[in-house]
Amino acid sequence: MRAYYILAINPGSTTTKIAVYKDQQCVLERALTHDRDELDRCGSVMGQKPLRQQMVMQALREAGQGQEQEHIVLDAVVGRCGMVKPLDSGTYRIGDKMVEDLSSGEASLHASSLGGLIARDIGDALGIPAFTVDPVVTDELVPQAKLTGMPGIERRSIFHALNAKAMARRACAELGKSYQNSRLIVAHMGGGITVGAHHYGRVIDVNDAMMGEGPFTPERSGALPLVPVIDMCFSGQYSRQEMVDLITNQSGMQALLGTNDLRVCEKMIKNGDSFAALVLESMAYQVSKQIGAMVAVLCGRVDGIVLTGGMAYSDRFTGQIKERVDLIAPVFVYPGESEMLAMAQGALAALQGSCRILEYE
Ligand SMILES: Nc1ncnc2c1ncn2[C@@H]1O[C@H](COP(=O)(O)OP(=O)(O)O)[C@@H](O)[C@H]1O
Ligand SMILES: CCCC(=O)OP(=O)(O)O
Repeated sequence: MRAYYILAINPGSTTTKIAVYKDQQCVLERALTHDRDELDRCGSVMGQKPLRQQMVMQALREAGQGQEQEHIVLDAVVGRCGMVKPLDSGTYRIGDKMVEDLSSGEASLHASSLGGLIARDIGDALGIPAFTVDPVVTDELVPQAKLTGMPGIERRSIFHALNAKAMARRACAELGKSYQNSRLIVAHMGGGITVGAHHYGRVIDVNDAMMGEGPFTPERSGALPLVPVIDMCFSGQYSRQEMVDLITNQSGMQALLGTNDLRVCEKMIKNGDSFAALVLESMAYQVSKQIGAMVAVLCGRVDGIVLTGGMAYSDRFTGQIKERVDLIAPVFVYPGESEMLAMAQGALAALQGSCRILEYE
């Protein structure tokens, strides 16, 4: 069987990661880091598209790839997909309707929306298909998890579906069980933090990464007491957009310590900053508490707990979480993410015809 070359693009809140795969083998990988000031100067998430796209093309050119490539001819491009309508897990073609929804309204809340848009632009320029896999809006919540006490407001599933499911499968392989037959809790701890209950292959509850739920993160507020937030909204000091920006990318560690980088926070702690130590402990405490909530979702029967995402590189941070939760079930620490490989595998299956390519309506 011939080999396929696939470009994967993954814009996160603090990085844009790219990789080229020959089938499932990674032949190029780059993590392009953005600091908050650089992103803020773009004005909005959609305003970041030229910057991130240029950086992707530059990195590909430098690696001897891109449109001028001589040795590698790409067969497909796959992008992490952002905030479109709730979808089943799977591989989707990035069609016109998806581009329209990725370019408008709520999609602009999170950088992952740019993954689909940049992938489609590059796919069109090269005349190859553009796909996306397990979008952040993958929705498998049970009805009990969706209902709130406020008619008209429903909880939603917005989370690190791609990496959480990939890492859950990795833990299952270690446990010698199938994903479809396991009960796991997966905490992805990156720019955003989501903690989900994986019940027999479906994520039946998870904190929404964007809408003010769960732990605070390197740059998000997480859950807040409502009435003080209402007071801020009506104070006349903030527009709606400013309030949304505040809770989605200018709170958390960024607001408390002036950095969204856990490595900087750890240096501050080493230099004797006791407030930085409290911030890190509090974030670990809140992640642990969210894991506790998911234990109840799984009726107390948990095969394993997975800690993953960029912050799982920190032994100090994962150590503090383990202290609180390792009595519940074995803890697996998988630093970083498998999003690139998971995307490439989804696109490869589509190219080989071994999975159904889903269309976004
Ligand atoms: N080696 C490391 N040690 C400690 N923290 C790290 C390390 N690498 C990344 N991080 C932290 O992880 C967070 C970003 O996670 P990541 O999953 O890469 O982000 P994104 O959500 O943008 O994909 C940042 O706070 C970053 O400082
Ligand atoms: C939109 C949900 C996923 C998320 O929060 O991603 P980051 O951690 O990359 O911001």
